[in-house]
Amino acid sequence: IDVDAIKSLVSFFENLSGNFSQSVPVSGWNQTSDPCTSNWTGIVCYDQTSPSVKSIVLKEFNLSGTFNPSLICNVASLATSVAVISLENNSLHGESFDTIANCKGLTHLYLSGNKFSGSLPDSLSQLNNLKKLEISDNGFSGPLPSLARISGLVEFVAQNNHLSGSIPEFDFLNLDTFNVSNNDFSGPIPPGGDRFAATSYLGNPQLCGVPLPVRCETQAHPPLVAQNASGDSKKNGPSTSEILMYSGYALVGLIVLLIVMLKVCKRGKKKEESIKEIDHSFHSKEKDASTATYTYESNEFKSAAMSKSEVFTGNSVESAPVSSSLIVLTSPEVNGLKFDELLKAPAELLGRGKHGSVYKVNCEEQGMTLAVKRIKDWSLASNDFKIRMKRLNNVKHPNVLPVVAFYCSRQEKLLVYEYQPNGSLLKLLHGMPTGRVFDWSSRLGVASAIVEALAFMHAELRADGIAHGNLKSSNILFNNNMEPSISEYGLMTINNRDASPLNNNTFHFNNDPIESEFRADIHALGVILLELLTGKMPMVENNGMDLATWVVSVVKEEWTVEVFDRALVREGASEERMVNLLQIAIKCVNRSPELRPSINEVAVMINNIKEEDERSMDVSESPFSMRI
Ligand SMILES: Nc1ncnc2c1ncn2[C@@H]1O[C@H](COP(=O)(O)OP(=O)(O)OP(=O)(O)O)[C@@H](O)[C@H]1O
Repeated sequence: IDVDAIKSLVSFFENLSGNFSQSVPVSGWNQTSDPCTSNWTGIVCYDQTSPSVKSIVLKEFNLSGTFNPSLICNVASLATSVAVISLENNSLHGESFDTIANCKGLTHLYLSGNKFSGSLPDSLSQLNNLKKLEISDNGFSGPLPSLARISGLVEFVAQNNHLSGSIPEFDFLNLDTFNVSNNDFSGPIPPGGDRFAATSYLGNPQLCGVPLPVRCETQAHPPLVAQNASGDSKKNGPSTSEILMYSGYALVGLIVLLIVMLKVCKRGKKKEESIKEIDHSFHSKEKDASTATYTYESNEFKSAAMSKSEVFTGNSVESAPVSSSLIVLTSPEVNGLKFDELLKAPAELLGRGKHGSVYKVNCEEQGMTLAVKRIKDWSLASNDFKIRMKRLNNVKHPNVLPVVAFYCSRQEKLLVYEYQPNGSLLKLLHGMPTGRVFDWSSRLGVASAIVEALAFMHAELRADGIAHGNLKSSNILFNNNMEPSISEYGLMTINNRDASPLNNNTFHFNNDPIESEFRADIHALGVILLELLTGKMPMVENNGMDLATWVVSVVKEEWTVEVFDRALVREGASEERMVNLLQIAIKCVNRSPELRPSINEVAVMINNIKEEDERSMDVSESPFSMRI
């Protein structure tokens, strides 16, 4: 790191800590060391061989000085490299940070829980790469800049400030998290804002519109004084016309209140009567589960009946013909199963993913346990959806979980799978009951099975341009015999894909979006191989880095053995073969898609390792055995 950048970083820290007026428990942050190679507290660098600062994370350090972004953003090398500034929960102050706009590489800015005041600079809206902006619990005031210009913004939280004016139009469809509650915003909630629950807006007395219970007046209030020709209405009390107008308002208010109460009562009644009920707030509840009044996470023991009503009570179901059949693809057992029979069967939430929720449904009549995924915001039109389902149904591999049936109306799309009783690879690796061992040869067996299956699917579906699109360890499921299969192949179109930082591996390949998707599958496969080798989660605790970046940085430092799961090392798994698998994984997660190996190359390399492994071990041991 160049000397100027180090000097600036040290001044930046001096400002934060009030010129060292308080002692902060940090190491580094002096001009005689290097932030990347000397491990300064809170600094994360991209790559230790050509270092540049990626993140500055100094949250909860009791810092009470000032935040002066110019010391970072006016230094060219830092302005382009710094992606994360995280200073939340200190006592920092500062009024103007216009220069933040020069930090073009910024993706995450966390300033919540400080004592900032003044207005937010307009230049914030020039941070084109910003994904998350958290400024809640401060004293910010004035209007919001037009953040809708930032197309990749997925999170904006600004509750508990004194922000005022109208809420500007946001690209609400793109936002996952949004909260402006407890401010002084006024006027109507902009279109699309009802994607979020009322809790995102409460505490702004002059705000109106859905989802708040306060309706917006369509006409502006007539100026009260002008109503009175003599102009002395204030002194002499209200005139007759004012009294009439006030009574009018009161009457309208009363009627609105009555209508709302009536609706609430009706809704409660209907819910009891039938599970085929409309729940207008369903989508926002699912969207904002953390603030919803009831969620499965917070109420594990909710009855099965409640489960059903939550699964199938979207507006959509009302208009769907309740007795219509599912389109059955593969399993003759589910033939004839009706949509309403699915409704009646006991259901239990298995989990919520980015693209919808999955429920375990017991169909007694068919004697089957199914997993039903209710897809949210599917971007394919119904017809294309059906065509794709039928195409996928023609391509079978024993290690790819088929969709046994699906339901598709304009508003509702359900995918039905056989329930896989042994959970996912994610759970197996990261949620193992103590005492159980997921040993090396089992892991190699899983790797080999999924690579073979993926190679087969890629070969069959390349001409159709259908890659997996959402490969990850939670989509590798185990059946009764602990055989793994890939779930959800081809069901996430490009538009449905996750826009998280983890997916920055999808850089377009030669401007060919379809080839990019196939190459993204290779990256995703590499991450799964890394999970198998390290036992770590894909977005891990490693200094905020994702797994691939962390492994690559550790290996570059020649501490390769450090990356392996301790359980594998303890078991005495061959270091040579683990290193070989690691090298394959690292090739797969190469940031340049064109440098990643093809799926067939990966399959050959992994099979070689597997063959070597089998030669060296007792042949009687089953490759998927789980030792207790
Ligand atoms: N057929 C199945 N049998 C058993 N469990 C399943 C089945 N399908 C999905 N699950 C489990 O249900 C949970 C939710 O699945 P889901 O696919 O919605 O989550 P995800 O993979 O994390 O996210 P997404 O696929 O939406 O990006 C996961 O724990 C998954 O392993």
